[in-house]
Amino acid sequence: MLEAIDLRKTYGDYEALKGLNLKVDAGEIYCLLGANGAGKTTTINLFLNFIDPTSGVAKVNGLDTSQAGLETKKYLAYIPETVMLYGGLTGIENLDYFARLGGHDRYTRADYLRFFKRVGLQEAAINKRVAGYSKGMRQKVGIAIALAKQAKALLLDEPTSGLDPKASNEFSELLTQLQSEGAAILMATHDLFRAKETGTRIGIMREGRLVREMSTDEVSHADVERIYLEHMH
Ligand SMILES: Nc1ncnc2c1ncn2[C@@H]1O[C@H](COP(=O)(O)OP(=O)(O)OP(=O)(O)O)[C@@H](O)[C@H]1O
Repeated sequence: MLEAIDLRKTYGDYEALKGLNLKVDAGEIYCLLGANGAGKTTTINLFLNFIDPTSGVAKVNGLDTSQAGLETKKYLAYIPETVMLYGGLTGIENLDYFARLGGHDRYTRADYLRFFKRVGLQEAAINKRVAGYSKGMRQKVGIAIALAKQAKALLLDEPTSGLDPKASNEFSELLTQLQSEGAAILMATHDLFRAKETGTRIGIMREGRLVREMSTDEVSHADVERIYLEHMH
C-alpha cells in the first residue's frame, strides 16, 4: 500500500534522505524510529506529496505521489503530533468538513456519531468547539476523520507525543483496530515501548538511511532499546 523506492531528498547541498526503500502492506503498523533529523518527517511528507522527491518514487496504492498527488490523498489520512482542526467549529462540524473534503458527502449525523463512538470521544464534547479540546481529543477526531475517509493508509508523525499514558494507550488501541481492518499504517515515533507494543515492524533510520528493520514479534522491549542505541553510536 505504501512503498518507497530509492527515495532521495536533498535540500541544497544537504541530503535529508539518501535512497530509502520501504514497504508497508495492508494490515501492517510500521514504526519508523530514529534520532532528530534522521529523515522520518521527510519520508512522511513525501508520501503525502507535501514535497517532491529529488529522485526515486513514493507510491501509495501503486500510484506515484508526485504524479498523482490528488488521487493518492484520497487513500491517505495524516495525523501529526497535533491534528490541525478548525478551532471555531465543533467536533462534528470538523468531521463533516474533512469527510466532504475527502469526497464523502453522504454521511448523516448518525454516521458521524457512530465514528465518534468508535474512537471514544465523549458525546458531550462532540457539539463543543474544538478550540477547547485536549490533545488526546484532537487525536481522536483525527482517527474519526480517517474512519470517515475510509483511509487505506495512515501516515502518523509522532502522534502520541505529549499524550498522557492512558490517552496514548487508547490511541494505540485504535490503530490496532484500523490495522485489523486492513489499513496500512506508517508511524514516525520516538516511543520505543509503543513501537514494540503496537507495531508489527520497526525500521530504524539514521542520517537519511534505513539502517535496520525488524519484526516486533522477533524482539523483546529490551532488544528494541539495545538495537536502537547500537545504531545511534
Ligand atoms: N525545508 C527544509 N530545508 C532544509 N533542510 C530541511 C528541511 N526540512 C528538513 N530539513 C532537514 O532534513 C533533515 C531531516 O529532517 P526530518 O524532519 O525528516 O527529520 P526527523 O527524523 O523527522 O526528525 P525529528 O525526530 O526531529 O522529527 C534534518 O536535518 C532537517 O534539518
